[in-house]
Amino acid sequence: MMGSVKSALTIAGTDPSGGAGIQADLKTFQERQVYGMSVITSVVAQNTLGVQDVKHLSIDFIEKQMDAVLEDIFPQAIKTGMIATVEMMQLIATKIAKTNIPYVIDPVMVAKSGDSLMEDQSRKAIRDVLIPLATVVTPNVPEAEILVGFDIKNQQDAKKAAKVIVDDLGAQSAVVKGGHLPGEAVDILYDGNDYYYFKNVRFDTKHTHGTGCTFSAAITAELAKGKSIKEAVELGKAYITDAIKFSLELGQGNGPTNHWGGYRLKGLPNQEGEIK
Ligand SMILES: Nc1ncnc2c1ncn2[C@@H]1O[C@H](COP(=O)(O)OP(=O)(O)OP(=O)(O)O)[C@@H](O)[C@H]1O
Ligand SMILES: Cc1ncc(CO)c(N)n1
Repeated sequence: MMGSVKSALTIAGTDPSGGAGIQADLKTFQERQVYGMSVITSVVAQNTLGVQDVKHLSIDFIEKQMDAVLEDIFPQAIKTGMIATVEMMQLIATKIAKTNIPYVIDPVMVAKSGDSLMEDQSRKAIRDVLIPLATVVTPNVPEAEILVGFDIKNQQDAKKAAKVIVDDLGAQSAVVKGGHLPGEAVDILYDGNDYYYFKNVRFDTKHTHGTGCTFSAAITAELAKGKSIKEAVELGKAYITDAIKFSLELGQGNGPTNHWGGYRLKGLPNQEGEIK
């Protein structure tokens, strides 16, 4: 007997180089022993160096993909990443509002390379249309600044931003990630009652392509398994920390995060790819 297989759905854009977006989400779901499914919003020509071009799928086709998944294999949790247009947000909000499962929003606005992944008018729409539906929102500092409308220079500001996202914008909880603040990598979770600090050393690496996607996908997988918000963020933070520690020097820019289950336990592969 298989027991109860848990599944999770990601609704996001693609990364053909495999480090961010849908590809990162599916790899992460698999690593966390959750069956992964995906709905593509935009096809993005990108790699470790940056974004070369973007093609949005039609609203009608995004709806067909969502119906195909939701009418057949119903997931235990959903996450959204890159949603470029207001119309896409409205469609996705309508569908998600009909579900009763944890929903994680990674409010993707700009890629690490600085390329925009969202139309300007969508910044307001994500706040008004999607965030009130969220179980967890996982902004980085620049995204949180746009959502709350003030500068975030330190942990005190990040804490305030998390509170605004919950109390004023209507999310159930928010994790403001500290990847862009100086010092240790500290993420601050607020769940409407308490604040929790998830702290780790900062690795001195440029290979951080897809960190945000991977982190929010790990949280989604844990929520699909029935973990609490606090436990899911705690496990997500441990997972992303390892995935940055073992990130790969692939490509000519910012290499991708990487986990590979037992990698940490078994050691690094040799030149033939064997793990000894
Ligand atoms: N150099 C680092 N060392 C350790 N942890 C890091 C480092 N950079 C980021 N993190 C952690 O990785 C997670 C993702 O944070 P980050 O702020 O980088 O996301 P992001 O900017 O949304 O990523 P991206 O847009 O590239 O997908 C957070 O838990 C953050 O604390
Ligand atoms: C499709 C996609 N989503 C998110 C990010 C954030 O890094 C990216 N680079 N590409």
